[in-house]
Amino acid sequence: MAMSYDDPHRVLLLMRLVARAQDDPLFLKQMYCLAHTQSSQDEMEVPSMDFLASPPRSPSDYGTDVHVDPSRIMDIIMLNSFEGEFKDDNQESKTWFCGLYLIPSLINHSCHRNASRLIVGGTMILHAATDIQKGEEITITYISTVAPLELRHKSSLAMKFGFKCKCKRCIVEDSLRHSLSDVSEMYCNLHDKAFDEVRKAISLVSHPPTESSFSAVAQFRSIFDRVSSRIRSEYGLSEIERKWIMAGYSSAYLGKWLIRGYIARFSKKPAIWDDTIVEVVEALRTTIPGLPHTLSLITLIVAITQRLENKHEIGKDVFKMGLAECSGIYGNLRSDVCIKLMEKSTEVIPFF
Ligand SMILES: C[S@@+](CC[C@H](N)C(=O)[O-])C[C@H]1O[C@@H](n2cnc3c(N)ncnc32)[C@H](O)[C@@H]1O
Repeated sequence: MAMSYDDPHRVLLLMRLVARAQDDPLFLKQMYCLAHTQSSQDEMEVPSMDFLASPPRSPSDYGTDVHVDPSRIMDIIMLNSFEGEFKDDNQESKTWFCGLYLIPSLINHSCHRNASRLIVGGTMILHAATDIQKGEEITITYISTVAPLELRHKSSLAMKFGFKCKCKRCIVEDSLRHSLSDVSEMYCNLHDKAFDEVRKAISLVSHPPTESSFSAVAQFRSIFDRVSSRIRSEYGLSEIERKWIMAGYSSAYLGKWLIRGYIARFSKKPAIWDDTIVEVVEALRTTIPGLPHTLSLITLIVAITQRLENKHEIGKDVFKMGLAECSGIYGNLRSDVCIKLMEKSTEVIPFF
């Protein structure tokens, strides 16, 4: 299992947690409620919810039978910690963080999540990314789920968490494994190469390359066309299931879309348009609601449609999607705030 126990951020977190646990037996007991062995959800013991009890109990109620075990705490970190990057206040440098958040650690992963999370200082804010029915399980994503099943399982979930995801989306994609096996293999093989080409193009700001220099991106794009035509002819798939699959392969489509836009921008050609982009955005919104990446795309579409006379109506509809997406990401419903956030969101795609 490729799990890095010697990652310096995790080691630092381990030292902090051990120190806190030595001083605070209640915290230790709470932390020991979290998963620490790699097993599938079905094999897991349901954890005690004692630590959610109100009013809070005193540490003596928890007994003295628990001992600080650094190796168990490291296993807890491996399965439950959240990691990421945040920008400093001056927005110039990025800092990597790794933290343990007790209650969010009890939330399972789904490749079709319904909640998103935002970390502000030492606090994690969890909010609904879409409408959630009473009694419905709240889920988040542990990994990027803008990828087909094979890539999600091979590269991230199994490697980092050691379980095979059994969410609704994975079950549907698993049932199509045979009919999509050639394209998913091609996707896994081309993924890094195509991303490198896009990254390289973005760094060549003063001298943008031509479309012909993106051979991997072009092959990657053909995967999306093949998948789209196969899922159209696959009877028995519901609308939402088609969107799940399309969202998984969406990077194969987006690479070329972005490169075309990039070249058009530098050569001062008229803005490009391709109707499929709206379908791709809808697929992403349905499958992974509250995804900042989708917000950037929406903002780009709005910007492009503003430069195209006959596409204004599309721009307005997509703009409404952007406002909805903002509330799913940031939990803020004020449209003036959302507009500012949408404008900022294109920073992840620097050339627009
Ligand atoms: C952070 S914990 C989540 C809470 C955990 N289910 C519990 O009861 O404590 C992560 C572990 O939950 C299980 N898990 C989470 N999402 C899953 C999913 N979609 N399919 C199967 N197992 C899952 C795996 O065992 C994983 O290592």
